Amino acid sequence: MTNDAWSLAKGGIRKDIGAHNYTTWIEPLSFRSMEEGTLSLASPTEFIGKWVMQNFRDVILRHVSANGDSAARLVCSASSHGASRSAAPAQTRTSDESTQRSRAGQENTLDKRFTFDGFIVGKSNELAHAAARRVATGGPVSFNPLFLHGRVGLGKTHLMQAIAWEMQEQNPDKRVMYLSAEQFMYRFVQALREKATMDFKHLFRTVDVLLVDDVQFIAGKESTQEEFFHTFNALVDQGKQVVISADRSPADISDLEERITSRLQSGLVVDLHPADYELRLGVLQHRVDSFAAHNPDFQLEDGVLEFLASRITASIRVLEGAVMRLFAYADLVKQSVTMEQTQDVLGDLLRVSERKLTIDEIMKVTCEHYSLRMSDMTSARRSRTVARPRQMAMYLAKKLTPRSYPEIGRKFGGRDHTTVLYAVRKIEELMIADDQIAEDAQLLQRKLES
Ligand SMILES: Nc1ncnc2c1ncn2[C@@H]1O[C@H](COP(=O)(O)OP(=O)(O)OP(=O)(O)O)[C@@H](O)[C@H]1O
Repeated sequence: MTNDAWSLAKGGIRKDIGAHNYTTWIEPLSFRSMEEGTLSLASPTEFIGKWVMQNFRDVILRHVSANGDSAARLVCSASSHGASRSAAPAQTRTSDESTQRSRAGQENTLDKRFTFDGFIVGKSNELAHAAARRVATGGPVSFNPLFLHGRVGLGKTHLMQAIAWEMQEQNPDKRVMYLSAEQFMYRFVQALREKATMDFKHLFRTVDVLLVDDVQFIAGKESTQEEFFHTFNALVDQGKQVVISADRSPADISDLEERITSRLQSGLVVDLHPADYELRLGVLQHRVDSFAAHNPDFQLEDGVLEFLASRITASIRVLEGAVMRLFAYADLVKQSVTMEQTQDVLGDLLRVSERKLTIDEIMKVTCEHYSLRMSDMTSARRSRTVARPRQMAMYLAKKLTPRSYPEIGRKFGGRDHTTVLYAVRKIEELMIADDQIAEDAQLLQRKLES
């Protein structure tokens, strides 16, 4: 393989992981060598190298192999290390960190980061967390299966793997198997091809705990569904714990046979809701603390985390991607990261996440909060009980929408832009001097952004 072949592979990687991830993580890498199935890449820092190994190893190897080079292993470490010296430690580290051999003789791909310790609990996931904890104790099976569902990137895989880690730690004799529904299907198809279905059945029906991630994948795949159903029944009938996850509830997975849907519903079905502001902030804080523990010079300007938690609401995965990008930046520039730099580094993500909040919505929520009528926002009344909330709404409109001072003025009953400017300054001043105003502003902002 040559540098040109690496450039070719990069095109495919970019398509798969998206432009943002590509620019942050792949673009800074350079080709070092390709020897005996090991692709060696140089990264500008250890942090970037490690993150690439953890998150993009498979996609890199797949694209390099698709272009004719058979790449089985990846080494990605900081440029200052010699390729041959760094090869061994990086590979050892990866296999130590993210994979392990289970007692069932299967190679489980459990991510070391996905433990209960690293899982932040909030209102939106507390029930799922409690159920997962209960299952992980390995006591008498009280609900079977445990079915976790929720939209992408909200922690289903994390919780499933946390159960698997905990069970293996607490009960080393139990045979715990975690895999995705897709892997289940590939193994089944492979067993069919190799005429080894008896081995397949034996392997899956003798585990003590089976965790199958993303089960919606097998919808519509008839023979895999059939096999899954038999495996599932055999385990449940023996009183063995089964844990399933999907991006929807069992009833919402179309193309799933009725009898499977009803069995999936027969245990405990728990929903992971989108993360609220506090949970998003908690996850960010946790990530920052872990990063800072290894990078004592790392500093973030006050308010950056709160800003990210309020602006990036899509999923915890997107939030995590954003903060990791900040770390990569901090690691390169070796200085504390300011709010301005954050907006610069994460500009594309922030633009995508921008909610189209309207001034009308801001007026409405402000009126509800202060028990006023919408007409008070545009009226000429100047009494403080009306004027202050109106100023608050103007302040929020300036802060949370891209509207200019004159545009905001027009919406508030045709007022001059200097009136809006005055209102914004006034509220900013009061927020320092008056706790009640500061509290109102925060509460309203949260309400509008949730
Ligand atoms: N409550 C949480 N605390 C800490 N990290 C979390 C939490 N929820 C999610 N994450 C992190 O967000 C990322 C995405 O989570 P995960 O892969 O578990 O999502 P998922 O729901 O399985 O998504 P998908 O449906 O796409 O597979 C992971 O890195 C995970 O560690």
